[in-house]
Amino acid sequence: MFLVLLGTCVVLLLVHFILKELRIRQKYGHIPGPKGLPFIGNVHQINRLQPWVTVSDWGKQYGPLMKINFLGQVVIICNTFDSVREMLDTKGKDFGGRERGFRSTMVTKSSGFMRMDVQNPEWRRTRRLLHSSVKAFGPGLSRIEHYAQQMSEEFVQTFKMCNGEAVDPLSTIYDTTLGMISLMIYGQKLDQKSEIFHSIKAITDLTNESFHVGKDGMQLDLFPWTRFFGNHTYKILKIAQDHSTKVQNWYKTKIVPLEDAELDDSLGKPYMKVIRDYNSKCSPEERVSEKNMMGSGIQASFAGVLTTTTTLYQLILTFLHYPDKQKKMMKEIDEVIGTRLPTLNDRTSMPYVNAVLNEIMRYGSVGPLGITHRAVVDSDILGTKIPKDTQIMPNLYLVHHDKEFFGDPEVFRPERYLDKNGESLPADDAVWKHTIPFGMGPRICAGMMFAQYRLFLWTCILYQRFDIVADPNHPLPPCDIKNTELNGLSLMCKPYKVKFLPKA
Ligand code: HEM
Repeated sequence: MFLVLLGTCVVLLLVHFILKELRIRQKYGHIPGPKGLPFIGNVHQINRLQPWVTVSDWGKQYGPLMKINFLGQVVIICNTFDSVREMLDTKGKDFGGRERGFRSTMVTKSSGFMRMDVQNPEWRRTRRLLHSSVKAFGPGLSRIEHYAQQMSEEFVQTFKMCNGEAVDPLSTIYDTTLGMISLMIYGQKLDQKSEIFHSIKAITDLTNESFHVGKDGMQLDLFPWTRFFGNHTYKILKIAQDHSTKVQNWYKTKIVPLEDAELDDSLGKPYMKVIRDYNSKCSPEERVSEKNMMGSGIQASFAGVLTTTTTLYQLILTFLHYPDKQKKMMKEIDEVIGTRLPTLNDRTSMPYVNAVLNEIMRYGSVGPLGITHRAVVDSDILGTKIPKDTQIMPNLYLVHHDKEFFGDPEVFRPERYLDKNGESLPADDAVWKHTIPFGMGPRICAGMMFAQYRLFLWTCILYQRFDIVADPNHPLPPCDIKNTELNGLSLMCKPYKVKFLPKA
């Protein structure tokens, strides 16, 4: 009897996989891609720590559009600037959905704007409200400037206290970045030792870990029943959910009464308060639900912490490998800012710092494959049909490392954004258009300006206050992207230790 049952299960499974295989051929047979094995597809061929390297090697071979099969889940990758632009920008609405995997459903509890499709009016609302909270114009500029200056004191003090000992700056940068995002979202400067700071950090870390290609998250998406058999990703996402509930309760019981009573609005409002004020004025149908409000806050925090942290962490390491570029930047900081605090107005007279920040985002490409989108209608890219509900990704790494366009993409060379007089190239120059670390089109990063401005101020303050030097006892890892690894959703260079020597 047992053998009959087992045999029936095996046959049913085989039929299931064969039908799936036939469906894939029917839907995606016209799109090229690497040959994989029956049923498992290409999953065994992908470098788990550097998936973008494998994907990009294939991309060079298969051209603008290719398919990859992960255990029966097909993902289309756009490998050239033209196909990426069509996916994200010109046909951004057709491809403006998000994937609906088990993991992302768990992470988002089906709420928040990162989860919603572009057609959803609540997506538009929550994004617009986020913009008005982290806006980079008018009073919004002063708000970013004020908080970035205030928070920079945290890392300045921490590095000073190291007394010239070599340290790994990662956790200091991370905590400062998280602290500032919390200020922008909840209006509170959190004590780094507090339980709530720990919870927000845990949500970020665990969510990020759940997307690690080397772990068992993909199995959870494809076979959700594995959660009953000890799936590790499921366990950590449950813990992240508990932390989300804690953040939600903290916000309701501790922050809302404070906001209602005494929150200082002179610099503009934190994101949560912007949504609450909006809700209090609009009709019930137009309100942002509480679930979406909390989800959007947590997602903005998640999206803004890792990307900014890894960019700054990568920049410090890269400069030590390119000391002449570091020297050039410090000279500009010295000449334009001197010892006063930098302001955002300084950006216009600091073309080299701006070039450095764009170059590190191109060179480091922290989100090499962006965030997965989903086709919300039947559409096409460069004439190739893409059926509705297809998952699709932009290969930002390959766009940023296109040899034909950049010439020497593996070299860190901020000068590529400058003319022969050292001034920024005009805004319509092709080199700017090909630098798209924040994506493009309707789903472009919602915190782009905020991220750029904060990175500008922190880079200036860091190199104005410190000589950052290598320590012979701690040899530096290489800084090139081929030596970085995907840490969840973003790239992270190998750990290193450096000395922060305060300037006189
Ligand atoms: C160096 C810093 C950053 C980089 C490189 C970066 C990059 C990106 C990229 C590539 C996307 C995906 C766009 C797409 O789906 O096509 C994205 C989305 C997003 N980013 Fe950023 N980001 C950065 C900082 C931030 C910050 C500081 C915030 C928060 C204020 C933020 C909030 C978001 C949000 C909310 C989304 C999702 C938008 C949506 O789904 O509609 N990001 N980011």
